[in-house]
Amino acid sequence: MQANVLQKIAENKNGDVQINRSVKKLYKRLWVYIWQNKLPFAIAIVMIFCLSFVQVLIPQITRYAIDTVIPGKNFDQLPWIGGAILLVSLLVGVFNFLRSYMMSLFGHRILNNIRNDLYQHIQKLSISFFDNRRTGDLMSRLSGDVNAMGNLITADIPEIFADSITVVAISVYLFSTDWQLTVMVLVTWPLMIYLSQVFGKWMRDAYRDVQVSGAAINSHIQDTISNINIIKSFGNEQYEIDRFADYSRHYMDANIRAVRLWSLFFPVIGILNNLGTLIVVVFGSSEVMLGRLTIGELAAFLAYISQMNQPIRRFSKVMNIMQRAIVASDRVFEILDIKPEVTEKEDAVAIANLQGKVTFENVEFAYSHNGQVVLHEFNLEIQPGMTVALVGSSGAGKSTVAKLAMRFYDPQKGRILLDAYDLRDVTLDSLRDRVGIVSQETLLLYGTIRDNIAYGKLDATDEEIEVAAKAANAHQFIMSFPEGYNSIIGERGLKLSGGQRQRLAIARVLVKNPQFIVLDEATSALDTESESLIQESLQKLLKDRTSIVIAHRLSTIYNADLIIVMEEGRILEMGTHAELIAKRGRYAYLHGIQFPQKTTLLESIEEIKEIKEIEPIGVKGLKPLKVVESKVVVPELTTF
Ligand SMILES: Nc1ncnc2c1ncn2[C@@H]1O[C@H](COP(=O)(O)OP(=O)(O)OP(=O)(O)O)[C@@H](O)[C@H]1O
Repeated sequence: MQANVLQKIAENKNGDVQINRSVKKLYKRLWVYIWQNKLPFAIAIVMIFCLSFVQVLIPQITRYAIDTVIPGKNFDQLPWIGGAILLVSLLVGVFNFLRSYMMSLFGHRILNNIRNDLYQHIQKLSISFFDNRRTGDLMSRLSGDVNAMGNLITADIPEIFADSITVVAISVYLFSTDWQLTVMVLVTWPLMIYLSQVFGKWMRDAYRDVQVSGAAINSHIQDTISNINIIKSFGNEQYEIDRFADYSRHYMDANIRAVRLWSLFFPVIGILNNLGTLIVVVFGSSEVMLGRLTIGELAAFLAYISQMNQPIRRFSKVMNIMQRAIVASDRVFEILDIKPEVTEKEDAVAIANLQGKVTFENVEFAYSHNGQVVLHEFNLEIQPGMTVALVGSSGAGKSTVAKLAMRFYDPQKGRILLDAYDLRDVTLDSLRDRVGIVSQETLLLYGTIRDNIAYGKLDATDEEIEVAAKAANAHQFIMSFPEGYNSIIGERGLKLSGGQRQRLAIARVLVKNPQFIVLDEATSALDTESESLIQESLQKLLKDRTSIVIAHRLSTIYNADLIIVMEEGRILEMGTHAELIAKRGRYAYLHGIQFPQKTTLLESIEEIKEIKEIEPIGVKGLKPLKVVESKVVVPELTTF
C-alpha cells in the first residue's frame, strides 16, 4: 500500500503539476503584482542605477592614483583620493540600504497580495474543487510555495537586476579600455549561459519532486492528525509512523537529488569564472609589457573582473532559488487559473421576500461531466413551511439532493427553484443567507462559544446569541462552564460532547434565521437525554421553515409532512408515514426491518416477497428488489 501511495506521488508529478511556465512567463504573470506595488520598486530601481554608477567609480579612483598620483608624487592629492573613496563608500552604503529596504518592501507586499489572492480564490472555488484535493496539498501551496516564490522576489529579483546593470556598466568600460582582452574574457560566457540552461532544467525537475513530495508529507500530517482518534482506536500508530517515514524519505531523497545538482553547478561555474581571471592576468600582463595597457588600467581591469565575478557567483546560487520558485509559482498559478464551477451571473439578483417554496424540475446530476448520473429526472415540490424527509439506502442520492438545494453544485439538466428564483440567477450571498445547514458532522471553529454561535450571523448581539442558545437547549450547559459563552472550544469542539456540539450547531443556524433548512441528522448514538433535548430544539428550528431532512430518526419521519423514498437517484415512493406504511411498499419494508416492534403490517421479513412488484414512480429501467429464492436482498442501509 505504501509503495502504491509513493507511486501515485511519482505519477502525480508528471500529470497533475506540469511545469509549463518559463521564467519569462512567470515574470509576465508577476507583472500585474509588480505594477500594483510600483512605487517601492521604482525607488529601488533608481537606487540600483545610482549604485552601479558609484561602484564603477572606485576602480577609477584607484587607476588615477596608480597612473597619475603615484608617478607624479602628488602628495597633496592623497587626501582628495581618500575623501573621494570615503564619499563613494558612504553613497554605496546609503544606496544599498534604500535599495535593499525598498526591494524587500516591494517583495513582501507582492507576496501578501499573492497569498491573499490565492486564499480568496480558494475560498470562492466550488465544492467540487475540494472533492478532489487534499487539504495538506493546498496548505503547502498557500504557505510553502508562496514562500518559495517570495525568495525569488525578495532576494533575487533585486540582486539579478542590480547585477545585470553592474555587468553591463562594467562590460561597457572594459570594451572601451581594451576590446580584445574583453572579448577573450567574455569568451567563457556563452558556455556559462548554456550550462545554466541545462542545469536549470534538471534543477526544475528535481524541485518539482521536492515540492510534490513535500506537499504529500503535509497532506499525510493533516490527514493523520485530524483523524488521530481513528488511528488510535485501531492501534495503527506504528503503521502511520512507517508511512510517514516513507513520505519523509521520499522528500529527503528528492532534496538530496536537487542539492547534488546545485552543488555540481556551483563549482563548474566557478571554474569557468576563474578562467576569465587567468586570461586577464596572462594576456593583460603581456599587453602591459607591450605598452598597450598601463598598470593602473590592468589593476582596474582586474578589479572589474572581480566585481563581475560576484554577480556570476551569485547568479549560480540564485539559480537554485529561481528553479524552486518557478516550480512553486507554477503550483500557485495552477490553482489561481482554476475557474469555480458554480459562479454568479453578472446580472444575478438578490433574493427578496422569500416564501420558502423549493422546486426541483427534471433535475439530472452527475458529480463530474463524465461521471455516473446520481440523480435522474428528479422532480419535487416542497411548499413553504413543509418538512420533507428523504429516506433510502446508502448512496441513493439523499445528500446530493440537499447539496443541490444549497447550490454547492449545479445540475447538468433541469433546474432548482426557490420560490420563483432559479438558483442560477440569484447572488450566492443572498442564497446562502436564506439557507441554513445542520450537518451530521458538527464542525465548530476554534474560538469562543459565542463566536461559534455568531458564525451564523456575524453581527449578532449577545442577546440574540443567548435567545438562540436557549431555543437550542444549549444555554444551560454553556452556563455550566466557568467562562460561559466566552469558553474557548477546541479545533473541532473537542471539549464538548456530540450532543452539545449538535445543539451549538442548531443555535448557530437559529441565530441566522434562514427560511430554508437542510438537516442531515446525526446518527451518532446520543444518550436519551441529549436525544430528547436535540429533538426539542430541532422542532423549534424546523417550525415555520421549509426543510429537507435526511432522516435517520424515526420521530422526524413520523412528523414529516412528506416522506420521499429514494433509490438509485430516483423517487421510488412518496407520502406521509401512515400512507407509506399502508402502501406496504419499500418504505414499509425498510421500516419493518429496522423497527420490527413498531411494524403492524409486516410481521417478518419473509413476507416481503410481494415487494418485487414495486416499480419506481414513473421511471422505467430501475431494478426492482432482487429476490433470491424466498429471501429478499436489499442494498446495505446506513440511514433510516
Ligand atoms: N463528491 C462526490 N463526488 C463523486 N461522487 C459522489 C460524491 N458524493 C457522492 N457521490 C456519489 O453519489 C451517489 C449518491 O451519494 P449521496 O451521498 O447523495 O447518497 P446518500 O443517499 O446521501 O448516501 P448516505 O446515506 O450513505 O449518505 C453515490 O454513488 C456516491 O458515491
